[in-house]
Amino acid sequence: MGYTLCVLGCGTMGIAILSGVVDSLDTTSRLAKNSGVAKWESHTPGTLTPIGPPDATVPSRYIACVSRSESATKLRTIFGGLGALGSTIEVATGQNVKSVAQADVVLLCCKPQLAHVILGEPGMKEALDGKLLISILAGVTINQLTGWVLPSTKVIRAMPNTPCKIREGMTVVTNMPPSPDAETDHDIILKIFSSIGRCRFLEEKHFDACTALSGSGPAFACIFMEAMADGGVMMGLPRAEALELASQTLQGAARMVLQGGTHPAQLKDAVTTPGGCTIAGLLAMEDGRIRSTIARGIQVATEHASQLGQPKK
Ligand SMILES: NC(=O)C1=CN([C@@H]2O[C@H](COP(=O)(O)OP(=O)(O)OC[C@H]3O[C@@H](n4cnc5c(N)ncnc54)[C@H](OP(=O)(O)O)[C@@H]3O)[C@@H](O)[C@H]2O)C=CC1
Ligand SMILES: O=C(O)[C@@H]1CCC=N1
Repeated sequence: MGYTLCVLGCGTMGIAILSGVVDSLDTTSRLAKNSGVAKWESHTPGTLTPIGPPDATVPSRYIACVSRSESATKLRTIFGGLGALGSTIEVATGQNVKSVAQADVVLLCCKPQLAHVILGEPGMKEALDGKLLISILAGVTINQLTGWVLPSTKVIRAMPNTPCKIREGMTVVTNMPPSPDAETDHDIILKIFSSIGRCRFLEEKHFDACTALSGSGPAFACIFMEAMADGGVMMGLPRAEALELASQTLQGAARMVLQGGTHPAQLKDAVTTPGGCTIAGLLAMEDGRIRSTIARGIQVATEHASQLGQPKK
């Protein structure tokens, strides 16, 4: 058997992460089955259960905690009761402590300002005793989190982003705290976040910048994408096609950087024919201070992220 994963505060990000993890495990099981590697066996139509050595670093049970019954209904609709390999995603309202007590790993995905309230619920410290607590909260430091739990709780921070939902996420994770389980915990974290995109370990001092760059980044990228499409529409392109061209172009450029190791400046120069239309467009954008506007946006978002865990003045 694998472990029980509790998503404490299962909203936009909790859903994105759970969806990605469940999808990745379903795909793994299907691939293993289809490739003849008898790693998983089907017992009931539509469900797969692992055979062979169990993997303790992969979740086999999920509990999603929310506060409102409307949110619970929404989660039940999204996940349809079935998780990867036939396991169920249980949805709980008003049962945070009980859910955490049943879990091995807890993914804290509530709003930053609610963390101390939820972690301060009577019995929560004990429920988290000895467990791995992964917080994705912007601006809430490990120092703050460790102050709200027992010393035995292993606290780490992760900063994922919404594309985790389609397994194209970028997650930055802090290094493991020293503990006898550090190696297993490292495996657990790597399996969760690398199954739903890229995962990189970085020191906590970089977290506010990561929050702005990759955490908020999908919003910034979408603004740029929308603006590109607007330009196309201005010049007569139908809206749907303009958006398709803009999004596929951004994806293509990003993949050339990520997969081909091409530097963005090299990629830009290769497109820019002397005296051509690209340099004409680039100069018009530079006149609008496009680069410093975007870079300053990341700076401001970083500074704002650093304040999100602080009490409101
Ligand atoms: N959105 C993003 O792109 C990113 C967000 N983050 C961080 O992730 C965290 C969550 O953000 P996001 O998913 O957008 O927020 P949401 O508001 O979508 O989700 C928060 C969840 O917490 C639940 N919740 C509220 N109160 C309680 C409670 N007392 N007990 C249990 N659950 C509760 C809410 O349930 P209900 O609706 O029932 O109240 C909701 O499901 C934030 O800390 C943010 O900084 C990090 C990276 C990216
Ligand atoms: O806007 C926010 O505060 C959160 C953190 C990163 C993305 N969304």
